[in-house]
Amino acid sequence: MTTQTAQTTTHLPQTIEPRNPGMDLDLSWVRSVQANTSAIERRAKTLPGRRSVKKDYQAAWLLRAIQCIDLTTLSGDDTSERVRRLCAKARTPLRADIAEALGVSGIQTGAICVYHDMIETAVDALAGSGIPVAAVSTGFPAGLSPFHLRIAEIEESVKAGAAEIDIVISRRHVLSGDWQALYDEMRAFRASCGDAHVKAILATGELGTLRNVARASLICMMAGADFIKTSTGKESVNATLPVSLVMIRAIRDYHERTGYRVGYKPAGGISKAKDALVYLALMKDELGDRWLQPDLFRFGASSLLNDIERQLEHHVTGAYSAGYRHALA
Ligand SMILES: O=C[C@H](O)COP(=O)(O)O
Repeated sequence: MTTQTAQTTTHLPQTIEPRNPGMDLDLSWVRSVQANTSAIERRAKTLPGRRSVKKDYQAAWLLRAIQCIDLTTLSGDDTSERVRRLCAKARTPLRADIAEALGVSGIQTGAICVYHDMIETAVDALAGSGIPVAAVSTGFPAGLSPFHLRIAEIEESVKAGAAEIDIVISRRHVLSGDWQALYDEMRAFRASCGDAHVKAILATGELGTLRNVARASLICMMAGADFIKTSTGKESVNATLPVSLVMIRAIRDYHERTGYRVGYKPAGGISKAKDALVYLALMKDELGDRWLQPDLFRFGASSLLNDIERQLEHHVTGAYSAGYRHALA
């Protein structure tokens, strides 16, 4: 592989979507939501085998996947050292020789995602990079701490420098069909975030049905969520394709009715490059190219980047086509 294309960069256009302002809770809309489980599961089964991501373009799609990763560490044994190493990886996610062989520069991950205590370390380590710090708040992952403490946690995280807050909803509101309580909770979380963007984690593996997933998605968007996110990564079932189809279609529905674009973040257990390609193709199919930008799409993932880097290494050392650059246009 030569370095003929070394000037090519993959900086993204600086399009920042206006925040979703939310709207009054429309219960008739929420109650009319149906989810045809068997049709969704049939459709989800066809996704991994689809051919729209051609081999020549895979490198471009994987580069885009990197730009959409919320590079995450959410472990009880997190240390400043670990967070600093992760931030260095977020700034330079590809080994220099791989980036050079691909002819790209300036690639960065979408964000870093950490617990509250690690925000200041991450902000410091990312200074000047433009990479935002996302913090999980509101008693992550169960979201069962006293309400006023969850609100205070959001406010502390914003004060510490988090530009994005990943909140967890109270699953019991969904399981008991108390949509007003879910709306009020999300509205309060949203208000506490101030200027920070807010991602609503539904913990879909604990919501029981796909219809509940669809309804919770809509309510969080009505209450002003900028993103809806599948999972904390700590549930026994995390991001899946059927759940993603349901949430993505809820985003489409919300956009058609209100004109506001809400982002999507599948999270938990996404660790293979080929899975990332399936998710990107799904976003393109269902929502179009606009949702393939990091202000509207993120992977919540701790180990996906390692596999993508391995695949790109294989790509530049194996059969190669310069066709990848066209897919970045
Ligand atoms: O939000 C992100 C998830 O916690 C990451 O989950 P993962 O470690 O399975 O990639």
